[in-house]
Amino acid sequence: MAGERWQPGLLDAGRTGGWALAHCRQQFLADGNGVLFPREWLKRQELPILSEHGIGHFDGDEIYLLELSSTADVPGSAWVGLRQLMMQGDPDTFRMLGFATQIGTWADHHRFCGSCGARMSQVSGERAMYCQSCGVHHYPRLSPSMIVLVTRGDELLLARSPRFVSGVYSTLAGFVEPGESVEQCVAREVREEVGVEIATPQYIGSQNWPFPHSLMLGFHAEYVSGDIVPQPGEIEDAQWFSIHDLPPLPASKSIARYLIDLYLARRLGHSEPVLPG
Ligand SMILES: NC(=O)C1=CN([C@@H]2O[C@H](COP(=O)(O)OP(=O)(O)OC[C@H]3O[C@@H](n4cnc5c(N)ncnc54)[C@H](O)[C@@H]3O)[C@@H](O)[C@H]2O)C=CC1
Ligand SMILES: [Mg+2]
Ligand SMILES: [Zn+2]
Repeated sequence: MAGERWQPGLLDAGRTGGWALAHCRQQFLADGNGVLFPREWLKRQELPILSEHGIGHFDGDEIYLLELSSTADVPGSAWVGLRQLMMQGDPDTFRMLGFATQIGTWADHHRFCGSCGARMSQVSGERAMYCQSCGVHHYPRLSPSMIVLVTRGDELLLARSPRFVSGVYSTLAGFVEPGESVEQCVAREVREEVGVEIATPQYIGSQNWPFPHSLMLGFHAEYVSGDIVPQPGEIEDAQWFSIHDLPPLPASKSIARYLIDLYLARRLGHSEPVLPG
C-alpha cells in the first residue's frame, strides 16, 4: 500500500550496496541501530551465508537478506527472535522481518530438489527456486490457516493451548487440510478441539503470520450445539466467558485479539478496532 515504509519487491542480489538483514531460524542479528546493517560491511564479517535475496525497500533504501546456516557472532551485535521483535518494533519493521523470515526459511528448505536431490538455484526475475535436472519450480510456501471466535450471545468460547503464556485464553485456530474449504476447516477444527457445532462462519479478515508461514483467515461463528470437550493434548482448557468477565487475552498485534475486540465493540456499541497488518 502507498505510504507504508516497507515495500516488498524483487531486487537483483548481483548488485552491490544497500542495507542487509541477517536471518537464521526466526532470529535476526541486531545492534543498537536495529536490524539493518550496511550490506557490504555485513558481508565482510565472515558469516556462514547460505543464500542472498533482494527483498524490497524500506524508507526507499534497497534491502537484502543474508540467510545464514548458523547464528554466527558479530561483535557488538546479538541475535533476537522474531516474536520479540514483533512485540517491540514498529509494524513496518515487523512486516519486513516477517517477509524476510518466510523468504529465508523457504530458500533454506529448498536448497536441494525434493524429487532428484540436485542443488536448486534461484530464478532471476521471479521469487522461485529451480531444479535444472528435472525442471521443477518451487515458490515461497504459505499455509492457509483459519482462526475463529465462537460466540453465544454475550459469551465467548475461548481456549488454552499448553503452549500459551500462563493464564491466557484465545480463539481456536488450525491449518486447512487438503480437500477442504476454509469454511469446512473452521467447522472441523471447532469440532475436534472443543466438540461443539457452529453455524456457517462469517469471514472477517486476514493476517499474514510468519510463525512459520501461515496466512490466517479470521472468522466469527455462532454456536449451535454441544457441550465443550477439550481435545486431549491440543487444548488444555476451554470455557464460555462472559464479555463482562474475560480472562487474559492474546497480544493486541494478533488477529486472535482483533476478532475478540471486534465482537466486543459490536456487542457493546463501541468503535471498531483496526485489523493489525
Ligand atoms: N495470528 C494469530 O492471532 C494466531 C495465529 N495462530 C497460528 O495458526 C496456525 C495454526 O494454529 P494451530 O492451532 O497451531 O494449528 P492446528 O490446530 O492445526 O495444530 C497444530 C498441529 O498441526 C500440525 N501442523 C503443523 N504445520 C502444519 C501445516 N503447515 N499444515 C498442516 N498441519 C500442520 C502439527 O502437528 C501441529 O502440531 C499456527 O501457525 C499458529 O501460529 C494461532 C493462533 C493465533
Ligand atoms: Mg489449533
Ligand atoms: Zn530435481
